Amino acid sequence: MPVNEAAPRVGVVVVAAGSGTRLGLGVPKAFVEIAGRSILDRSLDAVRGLGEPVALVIVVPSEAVAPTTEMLVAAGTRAEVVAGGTTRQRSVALGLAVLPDTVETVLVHDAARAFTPTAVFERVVAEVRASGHGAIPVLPVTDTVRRVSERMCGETVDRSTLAAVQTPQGFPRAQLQQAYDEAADDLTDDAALVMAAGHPVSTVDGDASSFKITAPDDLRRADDLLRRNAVPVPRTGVGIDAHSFDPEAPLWVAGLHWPGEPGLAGHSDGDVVAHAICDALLGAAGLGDLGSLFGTADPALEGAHAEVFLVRTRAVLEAAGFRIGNVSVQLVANRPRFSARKAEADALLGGLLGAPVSVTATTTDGLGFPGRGDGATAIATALVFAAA
Ligand SMILES: Nc1ccn([C@@H]2O[C@H](COP(=O)(O)OP(=O)(O)OP(=O)(O)O)[C@@H](O)[C@H]2O)c(=O)n1
Ligand SMILES: C[C@](O)(CO)[C@H](O)COP(=O)(O)O
Repeated sequence: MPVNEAAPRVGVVVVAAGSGTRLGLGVPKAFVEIAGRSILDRSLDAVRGLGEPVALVIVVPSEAVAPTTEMLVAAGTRAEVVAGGTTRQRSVALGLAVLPDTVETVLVHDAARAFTPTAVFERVVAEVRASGHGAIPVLPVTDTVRRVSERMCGETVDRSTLAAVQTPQGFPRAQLQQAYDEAADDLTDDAALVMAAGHPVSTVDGDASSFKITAPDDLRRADDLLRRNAVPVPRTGVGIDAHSFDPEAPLWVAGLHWPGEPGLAGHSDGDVVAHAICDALLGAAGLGDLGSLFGTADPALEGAHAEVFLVRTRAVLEAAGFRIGNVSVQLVANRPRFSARKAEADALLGGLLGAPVSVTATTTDGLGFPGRGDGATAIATALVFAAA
């Protein structure tokens, strides 16, 4: 990871020293965990994603300097960790003070904006370099905005001239340092200080996921965002089944009845295609196999067709939190001549599983038991998705 490699020209100061009063959890906000990772650690993902080497400085409450340093070592993230001050502005100043001399462009970022995409950092750096002055990410204001005083409405403010301001805020280093050296008041963001020092600041597009985690509702929003972006974990399985021919039995293969064809022997209807599919699905999910879940001891399964096994298998998977991706299955047999009914079989089995199923068929050039016409076999693969 290219954080803090030799001679970085970009410095990133992540401020994480706030107390989180409005969140009200009794711990500094940056150390509150969301789905097992702290807000601070999550906020660093955007920096970790940058292609260019950066000098990373993280500003935390003084008692958190040592544990944060340990956390970063464990995560393989190189950074300077320093203690913050009593206001955001003081914390930024303390971070700026330890940036290496090679840094020309500085980005200041709130750890509380834990889900800011890397692209926003890149937009800000590009704009600072192109313009030679500061740049901040903003979003348009979508509500009507009105002045209020003692709960009484005043004038409506023209929202087309307003923007909601986010971080990272980027500046040529010399302009930001001058602004902090000359700061007279405690202002709420870095752009305000730089403008007070006489420098222009332009805007780039912000991002809705850059919202600042401030109040308890924002934690719920963070959970929702993570759930929406969760990547399901794919798992594959394989299943095989074989039955001998029984000329007295009706033939059921791939959920279809094949009149006039010799049938397959078995406790159920001997449908090798359906049984191989069930084993592939159950194997993919790690939930056992057909024999152990739907054994011959169950009288309801005597003579049962594909529908019974597939619907039950799907229910077992769904109850365990799995979703079926797709199934591919091949029948290996001299008979029946399958291709004319492939589309019918795919549609029937796919409907039962609620997922695409593709059935193909082949012979073995006279080799082995399928080639001799003693029986039929089928082999299936399945893809299932576990909840992330
Ligand atoms: N003395 C401070 C105050 C704030 N911050 C940081 O500045 C960012 C924006 O501040 P805010 O969201 O207001 O955080 P808190 O000050 O922690 O929140 P609160 O006002 O609810 O206590 C946060 O990443 C916060 O950690 C900081 O580094 N040092
Ligand atoms: C810097 C900032 O995140 C830009 O919106 C914001 O000003 C921080 O304000 P806070 O008062 O520290 O929450």
